[in-house]
Amino acid sequence: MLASLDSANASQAPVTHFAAEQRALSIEGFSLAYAGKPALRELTLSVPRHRVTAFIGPSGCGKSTLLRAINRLHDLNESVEHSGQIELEGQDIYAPKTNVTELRRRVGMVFQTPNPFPMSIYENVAFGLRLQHRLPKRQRDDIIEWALTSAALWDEVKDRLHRSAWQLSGGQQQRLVIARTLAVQPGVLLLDEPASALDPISTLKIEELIRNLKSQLTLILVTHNMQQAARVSDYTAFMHSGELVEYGTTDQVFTNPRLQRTENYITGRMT
Ligand SMILES: Nc1ncnc2c1ncn2[C@@H]1O[C@H](COP(=O)(O)OP(=O)(O)OP(=O)(O)O)[C@@H](O)[C@H]1O
Repeated sequence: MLASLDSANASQAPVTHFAAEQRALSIEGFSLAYAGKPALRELTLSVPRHRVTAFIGPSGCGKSTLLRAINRLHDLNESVEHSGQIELEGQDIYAPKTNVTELRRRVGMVFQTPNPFPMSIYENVAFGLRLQHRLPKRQRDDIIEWALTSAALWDEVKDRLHRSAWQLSGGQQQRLVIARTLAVQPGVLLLDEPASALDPISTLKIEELIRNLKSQLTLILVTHNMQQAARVSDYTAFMHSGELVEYGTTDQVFTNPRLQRTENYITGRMT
């Protein structure tokens, strides 16, 4: 059990940390500014392993900025300054000795718009694998089948693996991108509004996939869709103006929010 948050009660101060052995990610006093303008302010929370944690909050509150910070995607932006710590499995991801390529293998990221590469379905999934190892074809094929199966796409594409990925529907392309990410066996998957460009049926497939994937890895989902957060996540963090306002089990945050600001947001009175 994830006792620390599960047992949090409404009269206590919000609990934002899990026991050390339960944490995949630990964020400690993390702040980030673009050209001196703060986007994240002293965030402190931890994210439990093998659970889905949703980051919700109004547009501009810093959700995507936080995901990008976890993957060090701000590294090339010279206007960005940050302080505080983000630890992945106990290791500071901003430590000088961190291998950023290896970090991005361990922390996969999927964006709002599906972005398959202009190559075949097979080559899309093989892409990261080829960068990493020279695997015998048989072994590579097995991993590709496993990744496509894990992304709930294998049955739909197994007879056309060498066709262009761009021939797939938007929902299939997004599952292909997830398969491509899974192929290199990350421990954490960051999903930045992964279904917001998709039709309702494709959205439900992505949601089912997210629920199923937590047996394999830790997931963080950014979404504007409150029903989606309620349907798929175990924990929910509500952010506003770069701050963490409330964090708890999804059930608690949605049915018994501690703070009026959270309630206003989840009931649509604050956008
Ligand atoms: N590359 C950038 N350069 C400068 N400012 C940025 C940059 N990216 C984001 N910001 C600013 O940082 C703040 C947080 O933006 P961010 O995109 O993280 O919010 P968000 O919660 O993900 O929003 P949305 O839900 O609309 O995607 C906003 O004020 C935004 O304008």
